[in-house]
Amino acid sequence: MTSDPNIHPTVDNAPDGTVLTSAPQDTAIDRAAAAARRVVDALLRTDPVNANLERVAEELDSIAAHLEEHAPEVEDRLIDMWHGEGVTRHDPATGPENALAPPLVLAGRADGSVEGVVQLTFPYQGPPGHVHGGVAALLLDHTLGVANAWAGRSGATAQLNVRYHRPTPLFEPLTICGRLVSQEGRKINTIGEIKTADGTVCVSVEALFIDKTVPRPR
Ligand SMILES: CCCCC/C=C\C/C=C\C/C=C\C/C=C\CCCC(=O)SCCNC(=O)CCNC(=O)[C@H](O)C(C)(C)COP(=O)(O)OP(=O)(O)OC[C@H]1O[C@@H](n2cnc3c(N)ncnc32)[C@H](O)[C@@H]1OP(=O)(O)O
Repeated sequence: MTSDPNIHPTVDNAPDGTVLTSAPQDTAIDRAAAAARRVVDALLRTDPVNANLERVAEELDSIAAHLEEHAPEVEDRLIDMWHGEGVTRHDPATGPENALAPPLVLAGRADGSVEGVVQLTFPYQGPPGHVHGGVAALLLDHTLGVANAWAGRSGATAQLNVRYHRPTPLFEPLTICGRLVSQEGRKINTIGEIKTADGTVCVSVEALFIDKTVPRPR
């Protein structure tokens, strides 16, 4: 992000390679979310017979209870979440504070596109050894939203047309990219792709966004 939180980085005011999402930091919340991510992954990897899962369940229950005890009312938490850099810290695609997010880190390119590389594991599985189609759509929808912001626009997804060309592999670096291609009034057309390291396109999307100001909770 740019140093001034009031200026949203766009291709016109920020350099090639500007990171547009919140890369994980060495803070307790980011480290806790990263640990939770590892737990979700490890629960799917572990041998369910040999691991001492009774104890694991007890310990995880106790951690969840502790976090819940310290949770403010939802309305208050929402205001806090959407404050300042909060916009990019909680979403399920790039949010470092969200254990469901891989998290994908996206950077803006001088050609107007945004791009990030991510490697997905068992929690994101659909077909055996491959990425769930809904997860691919989620990551692309969000990437396109960030591409719109990099182009100086924003909007709600009105249509997301997803084409699955071939199964998207788990455990391999995937490049996810997007770019705004045209706009007419409030209508914004944005495209994106997921590719493997050798350039093979696994998923492509074409989306229509409608510019609409969604007020932040306050
Ligand atoms: C989303 C805000 C996020 C906040 C971002 C803040 C800062 C940016 C910073 C960083 C960026 C970071 C993250 C952003 C990343 C990802 C974003 C994810 C986006 C989402 O995940 S978002 C959730 C899923 N999304 C919805 O939950 C939408 C539900 N829906 C609605 O809220 C309305 O439905 C809406 C708003 C779509 C339209 O409603 P509306 O009342 O404003 O507009 P209206 O209906 O008048 O249409 C005006 C003209 O668009 C045409 N039109 C409308 N809809 C169409 C459609 N579906 N197909 C074809 N044409 C359509 C009409 O035909 C008319 O065309 P014409 O003018 O030619 O007659």
